[in-house]
Amino acid sequence: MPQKFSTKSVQSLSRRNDVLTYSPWLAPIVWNGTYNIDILNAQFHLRDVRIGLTTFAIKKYVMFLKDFLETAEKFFMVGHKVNYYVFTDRPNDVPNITLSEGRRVEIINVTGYQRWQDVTMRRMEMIHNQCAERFIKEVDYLVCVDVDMKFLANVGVEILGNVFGTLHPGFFGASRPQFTYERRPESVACIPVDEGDFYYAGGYFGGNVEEVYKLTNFCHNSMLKDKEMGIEALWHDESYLNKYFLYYKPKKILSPEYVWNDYYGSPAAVQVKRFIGVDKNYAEVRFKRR
Ligand SMILES: CC(=O)N[C@H]1[C@@H](OP(=O)(O)OP(=O)(O)OC[C@H]2O[C@@H](n3ccc(=O)[nH]c3=O)[C@H](O)[C@@H]2O)O[C@H](CO)[C@H](O)[C@@H]1O
Ligand SMILES: [Mn+2]
Repeated sequence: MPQKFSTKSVQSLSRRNDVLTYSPWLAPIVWNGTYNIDILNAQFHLRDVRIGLTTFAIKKYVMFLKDFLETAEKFFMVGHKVNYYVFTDRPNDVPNITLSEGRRVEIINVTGYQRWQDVTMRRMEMIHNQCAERFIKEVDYLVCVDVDMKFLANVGVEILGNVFGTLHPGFFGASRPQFTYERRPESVACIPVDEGDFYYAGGYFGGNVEEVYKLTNFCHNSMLKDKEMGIEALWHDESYLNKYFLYYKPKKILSPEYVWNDYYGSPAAVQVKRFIGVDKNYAEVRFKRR
């Protein structure tokens, strides 16, 4: 039997009236103050889950790993079992970080594509391949994120679910015509102006392994179809992800607390910045050689 534990009663939970907390298809939108982490932790501990955090550090992006991993140790799924999957072409540059018990870094050697657009898009293919190869045997859930980021506050099991996407920090208050979906009808990623629910960030999605397998398969194949036709979606993998979520709606949606960038300031709705973009010099990290 599980250990008895006491928590605040559900009636004492504060409500959020300033933001949308459910999508029209009844997927919860995870904002600070809408959940009780003690209840959730107890439930996930009962199932003894292991969570995979995938990230890519190709070429110069290895420079982001140290902060990324060190802050993840402080804030990501604290108290749970975690596998960090670092996809890289520079395994020798992966820093050695002291990890808490039950957590490990797994390096996955991959080749780095020359164009940064291919690096970001091909993540879908590589994650897809590893789902069948090892993720299905090693973890219950996957969280797939950018590496040029660091954790500033707790990110826990409240994010986990069948399949989830994250509201892009630049568009959570925007309306449909403002979303930067791919609009050209020739592209598989095209979303017509009268469709679309939210604008999701390319740098933060996940779910159970089976669902991530399906999602990454769709995004990768759509990219290949477009490539054959000589077209590349406006925002690369992010455009294909948005198309996927139009038809296969996420079961849980994370607020932009989970993928913030200070470029967008500090709106009142974002009470906690949990995972935030690190300033980077685009020309420096994307184009220059070592
Ligand atoms: C926070 C967020 O939603 N970011 C998305 C946004 O761009 P970003 O401008 O944040 O893209 P980015 O430069 O961070 O590239 C995405 C990721 O690809 C990896 N990488 C990229 C280049 C490279 O040389 N080496 C390398 O490892 C790395 O993990 C990086 O974090 O739009 C991109 C598509 O245009 C992706 O959808 C990103 O996920
Ligand atoms: Mn990024």
